Amino acid sequence: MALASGVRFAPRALLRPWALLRGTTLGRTEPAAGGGGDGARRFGSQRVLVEPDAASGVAVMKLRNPPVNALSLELLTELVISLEKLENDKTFRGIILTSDCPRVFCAGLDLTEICGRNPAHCAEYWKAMQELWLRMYLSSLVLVAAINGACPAGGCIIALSCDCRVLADNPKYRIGLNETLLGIIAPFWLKDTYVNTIGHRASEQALQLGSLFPPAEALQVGLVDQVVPEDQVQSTALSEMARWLAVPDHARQLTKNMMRKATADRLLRQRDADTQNFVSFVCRDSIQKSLQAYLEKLRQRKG
Ligand SMILES: CC/C=C\CCC/C=C/C(=O)SCCNC(=O)CCNC(=O)[C@H](O)C(C)(C)COP(=O)(O)OP(=O)(O)OC[C@H]1O[C@@H](n2cnc3c(N)ncnc32)[C@H](O)[C@@H]1OP(=O)(O)O
Repeated sequence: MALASGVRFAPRALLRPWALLRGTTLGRTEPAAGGGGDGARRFGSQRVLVEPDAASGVAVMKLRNPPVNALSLELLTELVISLEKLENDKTFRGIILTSDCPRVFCAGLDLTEICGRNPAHCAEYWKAMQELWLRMYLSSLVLVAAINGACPAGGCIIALSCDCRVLADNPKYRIGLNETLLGIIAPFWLKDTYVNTIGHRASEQALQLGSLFPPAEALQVGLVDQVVPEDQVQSTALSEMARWLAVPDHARQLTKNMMRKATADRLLRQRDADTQNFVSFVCRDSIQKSLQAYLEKLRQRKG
């Protein structure tokens, strides 16, 4: 990921994402509806749809892992690859990240990836989660989250790693880190990201209580930058993108790096320890029981 100045700031020692890939259909390119030239061609994978607009230098990236865009290992991997592809293409300066699933932006970690799985799988999964966060948080591109649905926990991680967040004004679309309500704990790098966004006291309260904020409260606490009617989320995200792209890339990128590097470096320094910590925590019998119970509750809630 090169900056306009030639500086590279994305962590180079990250996982090679394709090593994680299983049964995906990456690299597929197809013409968008009504599309013609390069700027109108879609590409992506099974779970990530990319609609690039070469003329504006902006790509819309849609999560499509129905029913709730849970962050499966495959989705995490495909997101990293799509992001890397856009970053390596000098045409693009910004990405709008949104959901292709109705009513849900992203339901967070795919609990089936950490319930009843062996430690090796949990470790592989957590490394992929770290990888996505690092890539997004340090991306040289402008990332705008167009949050068109519920955005709990890991969904909020994705949104927080963007530069700007636009949330649809629907009381069901709550956003926040509700980990404590599942009996689990946000890792330090996620806590740091929360503190960087909404401040220490608000984070302390929200993290302990596992608060999921409805739109007006999310705006008030600073978790999102704009709350707009649902049908205006995309257009508002585009206006926000234009505002961010009006700044010269090199100055904005170096400033972003200055603001975020210390937080990312903290994880990079202790990535293995963080993985071990995650694995030993989620593999405990008591944590497995609470996760199973939570998943069961979600399943029974239906209908
Ligand atoms: C040491 C460090 C430890 C941990 C740090 C971890 C940091 C991050 C943690 C997380 O992200 S944990 C996940 C937290 N996520 C949630 O709590 C959200 C749970 N889901 C919901 O609240 C709702 O599903 C919803 C997102 C609001 C959508 O509601 P809706 O009514 O539209 O769908 P429904 O609830 O009927 O769900 C459909 C279907 O999807 C399954 N589901 C939902 N969420 C998840 C999930 N996170 N993982 C796996 N599966 C999920 C749900 O069970 C239903 O399945 P079914 O069709 O088989 O019944």
